[in-house]
Amino acid sequence: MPLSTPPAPQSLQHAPGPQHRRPAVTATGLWRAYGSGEAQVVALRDVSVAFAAGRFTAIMGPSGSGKSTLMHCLAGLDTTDRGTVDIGGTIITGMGDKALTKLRRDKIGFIFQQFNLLPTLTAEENILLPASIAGAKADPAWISQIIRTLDLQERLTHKPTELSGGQQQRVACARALATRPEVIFADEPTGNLDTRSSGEVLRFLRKSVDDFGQTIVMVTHDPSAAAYADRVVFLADGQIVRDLDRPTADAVIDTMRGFENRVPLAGEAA
Ligand SMILES: Nc1ncnc2c1ncn2[C@@H]1O[C@H](COP(=O)(O)OP(=O)(O)OP(=O)(O)O)[C@@H](O)[C@H]1O
Repeated sequence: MPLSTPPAPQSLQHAPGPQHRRPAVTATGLWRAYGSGEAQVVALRDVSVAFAAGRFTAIMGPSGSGKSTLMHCLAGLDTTDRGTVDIGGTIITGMGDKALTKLRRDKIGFIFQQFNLLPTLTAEENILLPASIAGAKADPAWISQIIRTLDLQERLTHKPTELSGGQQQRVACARALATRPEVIFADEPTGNLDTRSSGEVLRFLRKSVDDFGQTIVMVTHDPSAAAYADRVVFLADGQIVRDLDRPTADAVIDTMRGFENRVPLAGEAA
């Protein structure tokens, strides 16, 4: 987790716009349990949530509340026990491995806490890799625009080990955006970055929503990072317990404090 993340500048906060945008991703009645019998852990309990196209949503919640499980189920990286996930009009739950791999390649961009760049490839090759695997020709004007926006022009021939953490994550952002995916899932994208690099990455994610219409769903522990989003969905004990529009870092902190003091409801795991 970064020491702190700079506050979202006023001009970069929150995409304006209607609440009735079409959903890019919809989860309906998701259940996911791990293990069985006494040792069973129910990670998701009947989660239904939609993520509107062209919006930036953060997912927050205490450790173990089900954030990663939800993101993995939404992205087709984990299976669900019950319920459906729809990405851009395609129901992905129940798809075979081959179809899922293709769908992830064509419709989803990923940004991970550990960057996950291929060490033997240059920054530019890493950025172009998803398009080339998909057998598509990346649009050169679009790629140049992303590279300029991320200020990576001077770094394109560098391998990941020759780049700072912040530069590596900017390359990962460019890679995620290169194919203009239906949705980008970002899992703690600033978790390994210092304050300055965190701000650069979050401002870019915000800009990609505002200027390029990108849809982003980001798991984070950091209230300052969540304040860059248009909306924060809070999980506790595998359920969505709050949904905050136009979040400020203070409102996010207050909401999180509420969960820490929350008394479990009857029948809920403590
Ligand atoms: N593969 C697994 N096998 C068994 N239990 C699991 C597995 N993955 C997750 N869990 C359990 O499911 C629950 C939800 O885990 P999950 O990783 O989704 O939470 P999280 O909110 O992302 O936590 P953190 O903030 O600590 O990363 C936890 O109790 C966790 O121990």
